[in-house]
Amino acid sequence: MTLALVCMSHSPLLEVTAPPEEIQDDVDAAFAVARKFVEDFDPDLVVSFAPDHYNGFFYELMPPFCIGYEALSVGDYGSEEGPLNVPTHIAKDLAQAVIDADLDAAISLKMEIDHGAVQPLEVLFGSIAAKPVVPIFVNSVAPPFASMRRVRQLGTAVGNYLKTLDQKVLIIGSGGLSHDPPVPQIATATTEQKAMLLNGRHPTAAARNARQQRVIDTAAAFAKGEANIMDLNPEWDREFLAIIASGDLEKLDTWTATEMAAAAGNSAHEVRNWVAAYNALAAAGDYRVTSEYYRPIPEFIAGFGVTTAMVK
Ligand SMILES: O=C(O)CCC(=O)/C=C/C=C(\O)C(=O)O
Ligand SMILES: [Fe+2]
Repeated sequence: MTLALVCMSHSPLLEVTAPPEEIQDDVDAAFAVARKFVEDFDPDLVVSFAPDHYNGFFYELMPPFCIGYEALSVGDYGSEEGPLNVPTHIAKDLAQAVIDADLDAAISLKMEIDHGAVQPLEVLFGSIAAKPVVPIFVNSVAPPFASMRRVRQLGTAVGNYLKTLDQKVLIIGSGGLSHDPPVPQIATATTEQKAMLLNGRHPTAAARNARQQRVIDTAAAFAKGEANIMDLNPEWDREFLAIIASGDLEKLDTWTATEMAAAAGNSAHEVRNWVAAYNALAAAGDYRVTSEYYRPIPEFIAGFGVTTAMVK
């Protein structure tokens, strides 16, 4: 067993807009560092913690966690569409191990995933089917959310299972950091949005374009300081990154969903994927963060972070 980790922000704007060249170059350089780390590690298997943005999971039935035995990317925001290469026997064993650890994760024999899960695979491997991947959904946009303690325990249970494999496993955590993109909230949704949040699976091309255009327009306005969404919170982001780097992950147990949203936006809950991923790595021993990139990027509506880590 050897474990390594990459956690990174994703953004719906990443593949459909062109930010100023200096910003794009900066992000590309951070991605290149992560890609080199992964190339050097040369994983046999990838386990990915990622959110969904009402493409695969809806309020009709919203689990806090779900392990995919098979998975299909819907191809939103210019991301690659199609099946992942999921080693189903490992996904099943992992699900059993997680349930045996008293973490009641759902499973899916056909998990639909979106840019949140797909972008790290594209950035790190060039394509979604390049490596065997077990996808784990962590609900990060649809309240109520699992507690941070529970997310930590999920990560630990996954890591304890991965330790038993005779394979090099790359753990990915996708999302965060502070950001408040215009994802509809069930509490304030219009009738049309409510129908989408309930079960908006497989929208028409026109409906998908309208959803996406709204986010693209908001990002353009946000970059000019004109959007009606919460500001990024670099201070919150840096505090989160410092705790992650310290290894004192239980400290995050006290972070409540209400406080997180108030300080860092409704999509700050995506850091749950980082918390699960880092705890999975920590199950193998004390770790060190080997690279860290952070920059608040309004053009991507993201406190944008990329980190790599390995066991000491
Ligand atoms: O389609 C919608 O209305 C949802 C918008 C959406 O998908 C936004 C996604 C935002 C992120 O992935 C993010 O900033 O992390
Ligand atoms: Fe997201």
